Amino acid sequence: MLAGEETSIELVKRWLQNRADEDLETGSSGGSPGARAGRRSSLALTPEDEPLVDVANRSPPPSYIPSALLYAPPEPLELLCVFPERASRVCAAASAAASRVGGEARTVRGLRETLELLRRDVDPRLPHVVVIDARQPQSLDAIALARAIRGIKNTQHIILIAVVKKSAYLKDDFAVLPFLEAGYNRVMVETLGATAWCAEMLQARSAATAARAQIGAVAALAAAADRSRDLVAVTDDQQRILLTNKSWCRVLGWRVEEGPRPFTETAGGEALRLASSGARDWEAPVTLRRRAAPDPILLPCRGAAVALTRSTSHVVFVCEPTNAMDGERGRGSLHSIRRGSLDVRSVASDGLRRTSLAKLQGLPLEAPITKVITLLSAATEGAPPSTVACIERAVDMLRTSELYSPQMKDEPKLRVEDPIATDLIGALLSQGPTNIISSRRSSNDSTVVRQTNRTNIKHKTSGQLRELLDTALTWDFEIFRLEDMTRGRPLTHLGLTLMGQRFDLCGTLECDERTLANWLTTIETNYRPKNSYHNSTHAADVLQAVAFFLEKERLKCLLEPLEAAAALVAAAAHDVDHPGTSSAFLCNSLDPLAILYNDVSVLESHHAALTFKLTLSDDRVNIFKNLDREMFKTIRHNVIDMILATEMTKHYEHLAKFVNVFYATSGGSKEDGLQADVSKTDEPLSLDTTALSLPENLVLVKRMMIKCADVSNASRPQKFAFEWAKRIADEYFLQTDEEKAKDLPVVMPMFDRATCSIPRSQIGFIDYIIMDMMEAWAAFIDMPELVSHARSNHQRWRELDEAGVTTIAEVMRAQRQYALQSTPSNTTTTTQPTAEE
Ligand SMILES: Nc1ncnc2c1ncn2[C@@H]1O[C@@H]2COP(=O)(O)O[C@H]2[C@H]1O
Repeated sequence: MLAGEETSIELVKRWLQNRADEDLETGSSGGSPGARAGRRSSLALTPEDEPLVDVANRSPPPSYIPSALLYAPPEPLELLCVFPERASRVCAAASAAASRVGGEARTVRGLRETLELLRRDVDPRLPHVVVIDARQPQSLDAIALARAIRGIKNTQHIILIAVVKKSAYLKDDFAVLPFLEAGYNRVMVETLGATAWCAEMLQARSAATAARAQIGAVAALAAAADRSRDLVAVTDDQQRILLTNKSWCRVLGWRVEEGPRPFTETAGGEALRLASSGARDWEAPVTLRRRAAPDPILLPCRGAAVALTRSTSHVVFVCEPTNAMDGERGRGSLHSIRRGSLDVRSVASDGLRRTSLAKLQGLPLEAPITKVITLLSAATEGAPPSTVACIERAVDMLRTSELYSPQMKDEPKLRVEDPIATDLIGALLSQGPTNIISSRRSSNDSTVVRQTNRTNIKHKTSGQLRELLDTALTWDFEIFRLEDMTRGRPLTHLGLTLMGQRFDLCGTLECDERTLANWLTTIETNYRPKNSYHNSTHAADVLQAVAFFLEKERLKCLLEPLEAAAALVAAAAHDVDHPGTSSAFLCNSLDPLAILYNDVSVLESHHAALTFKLTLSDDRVNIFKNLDREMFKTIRHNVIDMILATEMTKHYEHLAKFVNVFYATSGGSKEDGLQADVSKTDEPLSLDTTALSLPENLVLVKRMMIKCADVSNASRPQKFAFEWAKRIADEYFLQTDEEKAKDLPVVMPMFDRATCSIPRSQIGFIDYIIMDMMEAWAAFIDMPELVSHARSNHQRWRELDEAGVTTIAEVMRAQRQYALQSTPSNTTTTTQPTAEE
């Protein structure tokens, strides 16, 4: 233990002390009667000398469910009959009985139809009762159908009734058990009797209501547990875990969907001993093992046994996390929002939370890097000189503040052999002014907010445009066709389709569609159409990529709707008002933006700031206006973080953090470093899924998502990748022209339209920026085409390079010929998107 660090045992003791003090001060009746009876006033306790809290089994509290919780709103009976025979009279009798008791009946004929109907998103009118014809196994396998129904989420409350043949039912060997085991609640003998069916429907309706009430109550309690900062676990009487809440999963590195497992695998200590001794209600420490960390943690735990009859059915464990664990969550994470609109740290909970400023001074504040350096330095003791030298070098590197700044490993080689790639990558990765700054200023006034004409915002689309937008979630989406068809307003149209319709942003942000349309138009108007690359088509392209990524299972499981909304907003606005020149150019020309942002993250800061300036400037545009303060704070934090993550000078920092957290290579530790990890194609990356359960790692995922979307052009099918390459080169050339004209330092001297080789610049871009990143991201979201497109584009650029092609015009010409050659003569040629010479 490091000096000044508070042990878990001390924390437990302090927690107990606090609770005891509180009770003394307030005469509080908090805690169970049993626990209060067992709590001691003297707390000079250690685990060694005596149990921390003795058993409180003297007057077991009754386990009861408040009757108000068992409420289910009355609903008219919804009956579903599954009868293969269309004109079944039994089915007609059941349906008639349903209407006689004030309900409605629908009939389907088979398994597929039934299952389709039961999926909530297809039909929100879930039936309360399903009557299934089990008389003709050759037409309908009633047992399989019941199992399939029970396999669908949220169907536990549906009452399933099997109708069987009278002759079969009366046989001696008729077995009810297989029906019950498959999920049926009742088995009924075929009948046409109206009275019998009415009685059955009334009983079924009451059973369905009771089931709905009970399951609703359980779901409400599970939701409450999920929103608690305490770690909650529920076991059965055999100490098998039945339920764990989100905090439990987060802290211990579990997946939410993990099935029953012995509690003792994870937990130990006094709390468990008390639980297994039959205690009803107790407070005692528990030790919990975390997946990602070797050392167990010791936490204060409150427990209770639940027994509706004489025997215990469930045991509840509620463990209180320490303040240090709160710190691990990171401030302002979306997770704090999921707990309601309160900051985690301010949620009222007794015990350790009462940290005052004075106490802060006594807290063991130490950066992890300091601990690492201390550990490494300790390792030098007695080590051979060569090891000492290595460690000292490592410590020297760790002491710098530039841990993630890229240092090209084979820079000299690159510089000699490929000056264009060196130019491009160097310019992308370096921050601030390039050279001695000229005193001239740019005449650009980049902070002008262009107002939009907010009439005519209806999202009316022509047939062709509609058809095109229907393909908005494909990786070969025709973005340039959209640009043409919308006359340079692709962002608004695509935004309404993806953000509005596909991702229901209006629902998540509680704004109306008009506000979203106004917002998109405003943002789009503030992109500069004169830029060949950084215009609203690029914004739409990045939005499309983010939406595509969000559809991947991995992200669907990880991100909440508010996080998805933040990502889409950030994507749409991430380059708003881009001047078409780089941050370095702005710094060199002493542009007002560079002055405003002190040469640091100039463009990205501007994009993020302007996004909020535009959004908040007018209620008709403000898509966030209905969010409460905490939600707004959170989405703002997320949007800003993602926009800032698009800054290329931080490229390797974001990539390295992502790879270090989520991947281990089979042949080495994660700490080997990024280049060593991801560039070795023969050493497969293995995803470390435990890291996914830690919410603080989510931010790395979100940054990586927008980064990959931002440069996804190189991982698109060839015709798109080439058009984007042409556009960015055009923009670079214009910057060089301007730098020369204004006698400014030239940021990328090789990007001169007369001499630059486009294929070489793209080869360098793919080699140094794209490949590693796309490999890591593609494996993460399971999207191999990101890598395959990048590889085949790389291959084609090499062919062009080897053929001596350099300028944009030559590239376009070669590509047209290539398209003609690879198209069979009797079919129509696919033209390049909007490529002009
Ligand atoms: N195909 C490409 N070739 C060269 N550079 C690119 C390409 N695509 C994106 N970039 C650069 O990568 C940068 C990512 O951030 P920006 O959009 O600000 O600016 C982008 C360009 O400077």
